[in-house]
Amino acid sequence: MKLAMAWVSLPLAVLLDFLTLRLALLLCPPLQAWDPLALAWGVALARWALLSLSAQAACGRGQGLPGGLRDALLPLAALLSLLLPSYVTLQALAQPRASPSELLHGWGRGDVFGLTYGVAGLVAVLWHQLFPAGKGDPRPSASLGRLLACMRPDLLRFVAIAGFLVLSSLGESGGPWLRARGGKAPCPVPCPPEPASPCPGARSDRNQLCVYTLDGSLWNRSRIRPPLPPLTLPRCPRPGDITSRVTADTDAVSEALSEKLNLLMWYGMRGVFLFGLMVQGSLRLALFTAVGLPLVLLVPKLSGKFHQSLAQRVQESLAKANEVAVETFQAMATVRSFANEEGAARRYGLRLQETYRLNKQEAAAYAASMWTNSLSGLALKVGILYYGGRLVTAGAVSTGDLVTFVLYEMQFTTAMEVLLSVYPSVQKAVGSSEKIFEYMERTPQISPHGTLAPPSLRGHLQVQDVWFSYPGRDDAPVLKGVSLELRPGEVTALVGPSGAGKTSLVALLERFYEPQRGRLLLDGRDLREYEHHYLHSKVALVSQKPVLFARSLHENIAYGLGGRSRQEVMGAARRANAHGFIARLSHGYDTDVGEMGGQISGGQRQGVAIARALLRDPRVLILDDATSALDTESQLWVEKEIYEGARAGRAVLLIAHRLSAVEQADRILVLEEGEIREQGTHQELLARRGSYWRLAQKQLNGDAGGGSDGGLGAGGP
Ligand SMILES: Nc1ncnc2c1ncn2[C@@H]1O[C@H](COP(=O)(O)OP(=O)(O)OP(=O)(O)O)[C@@H](O)[C@H]1O
Repeated sequence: MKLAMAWVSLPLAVLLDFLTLRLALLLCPPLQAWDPLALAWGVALARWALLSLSAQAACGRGQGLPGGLRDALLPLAALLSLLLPSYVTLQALAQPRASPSELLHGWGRGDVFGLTYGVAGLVAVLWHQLFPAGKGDPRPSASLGRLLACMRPDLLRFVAIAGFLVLSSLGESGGPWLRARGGKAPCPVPCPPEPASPCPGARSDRNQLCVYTLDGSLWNRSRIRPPLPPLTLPRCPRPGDITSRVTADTDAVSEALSEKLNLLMWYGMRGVFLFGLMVQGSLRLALFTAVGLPLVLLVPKLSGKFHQSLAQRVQESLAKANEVAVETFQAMATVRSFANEEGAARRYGLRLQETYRLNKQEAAAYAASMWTNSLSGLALKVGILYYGGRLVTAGAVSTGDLVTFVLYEMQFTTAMEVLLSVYPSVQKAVGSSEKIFEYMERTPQISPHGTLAPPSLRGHLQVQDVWFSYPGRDDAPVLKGVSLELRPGEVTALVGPSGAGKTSLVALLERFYEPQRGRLLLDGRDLREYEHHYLHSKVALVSQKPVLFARSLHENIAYGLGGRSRQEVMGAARRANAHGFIARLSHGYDTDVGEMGGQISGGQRQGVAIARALLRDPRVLILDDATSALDTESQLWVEKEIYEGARAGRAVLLIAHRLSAVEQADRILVLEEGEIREQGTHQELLARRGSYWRLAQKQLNGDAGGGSDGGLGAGGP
């Protein structure tokens, strides 16, 4: 109903507007004594008031009106009312002899009225297309302005460049002006554009400064390098996607803008000056050019839209192809062991074919976009020549003024052409930047804003009635009301079959995820309150599959701790029983471990990872099946270290499949299907003959849930 009212009130307002105009025309003869210009402006203000009120009323009622239309109504009201008197005033100024009443003559005619509305509507559509409203735009600020904002640190330099541009444009634009007055022009013919290269040889001295400044340092891709992904692991973009954004997309944006931005700035500035001179030469012709210009700009905007969306799809498809390549190279050994090289290549080939298909479409769209750009520019040129010729014939413009105007207009059109040819590239950059900004604007689900960093920490960890399910799997809780406690000075063991939820619990303790219910407390304070770096220096994790980085062993052990001395690193390695193998390497601690630590064995990787955790001297140490690949000697050594650390006041959570590794723990918790089923010491649990006992039985029979040796110590059943 409201919507219908709005749609009715709009035509009503148009009708009223027409009647106002007719009334003004009727009143013209009785008001002969009035200055026609004053009359025109008076009528215009009355129309403005009427249309604005109607627009307000329509917006107020019609919540259902399209957002773009609602935003456009008020500016349209101003445009419709002020367009004609402005034009008439300009004409009166340009031709003082013409009678304003003559100029006003056609006002109330139905066709002129309709034309005015048509042109105003077209301008509104153009405006909406060229400068879409920011508010309510669901896209993450995909605009050139947003990209330019990245250059804020270089604002001063930017201002200096703008100053040089002004001077340079002034100098260049003075040519025809000098020629028209018999002076010597610096350039005998209007200089052709240089869209291909920003600095092709000697003729480009004028903008070399800009090129240097923009290419060299002002546009620095590091400004838009996406940050590392927030710790919302499952919803993170996939690695291939991130890689594509960090490399391909930022490169595309950087290259397009560093190459094209200086052209945009140079020709933009030049266009402004030339247009000013054109207005000075012939207002009518300049207005004609101004009317034709939005049409010329709209065509590339519309054709560029399609091209932009295709460019985005190409980037996405490239990211998918990247993902396959990265995944395959990372798991090369697995691919080889299953002799699936052809399969992997085929998969990559399919993805690349998709990219190629989109690339071809993009190339066609680019060509179409360039073609339409050129055609629209040409149409404007022909129109101006035709209209200029008619004005000369009618004697409205002198031949000298026309010559000057045409010279300016040719340069102006050239500048516009260059701008239009550069526009698709900038659009492509904006398309790529959309993806980057979308990624950068992701808000981490795990708040990193804790500030608590007490000077001393006991390391008392409590898990209270925690419920957790992975994002997107709300109906399958992995932890169901888990409660446990890690006390300083104690080793708490957590055992259970595969998939019971042990690693998921560790992920919560490390704050990779937030539980849906329940609390995680460290020394009585919520984990969320702790400062990120502090928390991870006090709570150290050695995970099931420790990841090493492609750098030296020293750097891997001291990872995240800044400069640590060789002595400290060696001390930690000794405690993890890793020093022996490291010392035997020809480069010792300086040995590079290769990508993902691939150049050392699995057991050695675990040793290094344990050393890395021990170097932090954490108050809480979490070992998630972290010794499974160690040899027996190393295992015993590390176990000794773990228990010694606990006796010294550390809280230890020991997760293991091999029950022999947890026999000595102060407390053993059995986790099954996300619930703590039993807890007690090894002896107590065996005596209870429950879940733990069954696990032990399975291991004895060699049917361990992921365990390897299944050994039970002296206390076994
Ligand atoms: N990132 C994830 N997204 C969704 N579900 C997951 C994810 N990681 C684990 N799961 C699921 O959560 C459940 C518990 O997995 P979890 O890794 O915690 O088990 P676990 O007890 O550590 O097993 P294991 O002893 O084999 O390491 C499993 O059913 C698993 O499929």
